[in-house]
Amino acid sequence: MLSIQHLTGGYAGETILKDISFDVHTGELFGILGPNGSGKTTLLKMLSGVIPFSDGTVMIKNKSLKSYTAKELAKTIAVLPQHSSQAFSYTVKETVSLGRYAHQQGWFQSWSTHDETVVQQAMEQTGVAEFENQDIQQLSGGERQRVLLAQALAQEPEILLLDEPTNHLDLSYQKELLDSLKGWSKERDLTVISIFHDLNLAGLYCDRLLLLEDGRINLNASPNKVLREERIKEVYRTNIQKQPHPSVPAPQLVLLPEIESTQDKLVFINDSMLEVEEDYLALRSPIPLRTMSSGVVGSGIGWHQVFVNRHINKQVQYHHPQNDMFSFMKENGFEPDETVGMMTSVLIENASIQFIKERDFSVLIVVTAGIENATDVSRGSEHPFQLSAGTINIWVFVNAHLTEGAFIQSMMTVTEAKTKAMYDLEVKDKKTGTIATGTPTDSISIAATQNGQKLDCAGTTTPLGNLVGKGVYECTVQAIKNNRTS
Ligand SMILES: Nc1ncnc2c1ncn2[C@@H]1O[C@H](COP(=O)(O)OP(=O)(O)OP(=O)(O)O)[C@@H](O)[C@H]1O
Repeated sequence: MLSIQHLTGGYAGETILKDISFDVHTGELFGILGPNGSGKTTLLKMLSGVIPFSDGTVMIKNKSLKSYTAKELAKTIAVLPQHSSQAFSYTVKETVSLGRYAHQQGWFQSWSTHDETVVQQAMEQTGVAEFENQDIQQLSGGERQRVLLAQALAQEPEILLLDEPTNHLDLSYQKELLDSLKGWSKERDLTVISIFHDLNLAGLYCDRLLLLEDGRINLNASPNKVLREERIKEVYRTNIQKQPHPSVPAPQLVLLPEIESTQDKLVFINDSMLEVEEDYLALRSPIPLRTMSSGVVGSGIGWHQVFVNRHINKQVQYHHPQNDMFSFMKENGFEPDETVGMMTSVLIENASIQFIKERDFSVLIVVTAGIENATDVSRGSEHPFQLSAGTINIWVFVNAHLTEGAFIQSMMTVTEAKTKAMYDLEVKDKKTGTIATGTPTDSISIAATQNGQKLDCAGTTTPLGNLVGKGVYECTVQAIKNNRTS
């Protein structure tokens, strides 16, 4: 659809764009990225014929941009500029109707039913039909942006050029606009070329990204290749981190603020912070902790500040443990969004607790162990699938900075230590008569302050693995004994 070769040019003798070459295919959603002043708007203006270029070629549908008449170009390309101020007072509908200019025929231009339909459709697609008779000057920035998008759509273009289209839009309109652009590009073969400052939105929606740096192409490739942590750090000269999007395979880049709180650095999680009540054991951390857990509530990877192990009556059947846990937490003032919540039929007084210090870091371990449903993992299929009380819950708090790998290894070390405790105490699977390795509803939470010593592994022979392995083993043995004798 577009072929740009060796494009070079700028303003009044100053060359801004240098030797830019790329192609954009029909129906593609093509994003242009780059730091402030890298030449994004200049490129868009050259593609739409607003400013001339000194060298190179721009071919649109195999025809040179320079040989298009203004009207021909307006039927092919519509532009939504970055800053658009309108000096005249027009209604919304009048403004959108201006988009039909290039389609009008003859000296005495006539307004056809097709023109009317296209204008109505464009207003509906952009959600501005409801204020079609209002003066555009009286609209908010976001509403005006949508009116101008409607005007661009009313042109019925084959190519849509957008300069930061989501600039004035709130979250829901950002999503709606980008969903629509994606839809139009796929269903109607509309070719969309858009400048983005929000790299995450660009990564989520674009088929391809062109990264500009000082007027040159740094890279023209798929979002996954362009949005690499090192490349973006270098081009934007800032500290960011790349992480996966939670539900789609798109990269997400997050800013890493430089502000460090010295107060946060003084936080050490220890056993004096535990609240031991008859119906729950809780720990409220003064700062959010990085957490990996398999609790009834707050499972997965996140940041949590409250940890609750709730005692439940084993006679009661909990058909919806999660809903029940939410109600319990609300009643007791634990905010579900901030909490890792577990359940146990074990009496809270039978919990086993250890605080262990190494030279540069420390861990707090808390275990409750109900073993009525003890199961041999290799013979799980001989058991019916049901969730019932009788669970080993293990909390490990680490006063150190763990990598994601260290969190996963901590999970493995905890599981092995728990299994070793079952083995040494000869806890049997009642159904199979073999030694059990755990229960079907065991939960683990690893939570770290992310301050101080950086620990990137937690395998069994590492310093962290040593503390976690021994501590979890001893606490599990003790918790099982406490529970057996009570
Ligand atoms: N009308 C103009 N006359 C002279 N120089 C200009 C003009 N417009 C832009 N420039 C210069 O061209 C360079 C590129 O500007 P451009 O607006 O294309 O960057 P951009 O990547 O779109 O930046 P931003 O992210 O800030 O919108 C800048 O150094 C800018 O100062």
